[in-house]
Amino acid sequence: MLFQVEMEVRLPHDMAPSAADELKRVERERAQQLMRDGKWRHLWRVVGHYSNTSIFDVTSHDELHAILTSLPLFPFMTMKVTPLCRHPSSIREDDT
Ligand SMILES: O=C(O)C[C@H]1C=CC(=O)O1
Repeated sequence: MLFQVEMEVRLPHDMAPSAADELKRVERERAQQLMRDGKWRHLWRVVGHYSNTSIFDVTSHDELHAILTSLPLFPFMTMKVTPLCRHPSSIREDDT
């Protein structure tokens, strides 16, 4: 099952820079592991925003929920989740 997930990050202004850097480091490690696992298919920065648009490939809503809520930055992100299905006009084989 494919989902588009839009994530916007808002770190507290009073968070120590070292704490923010560590959070971003562990988030990057987790995101890259999920990409290697094939769960986080695409990750794009939204120009001009501390936000991203991502595509997840998971087996259930529960799995996506577990992944998103386990992200180190989850407490500091707002998310919009959109379920996707194949477009009938698409010629891409990997759009399933
Ligand atoms: O920077 C972000 O968009 C938030 C988050 C998503 C992946 C990652 O490494 O950080």
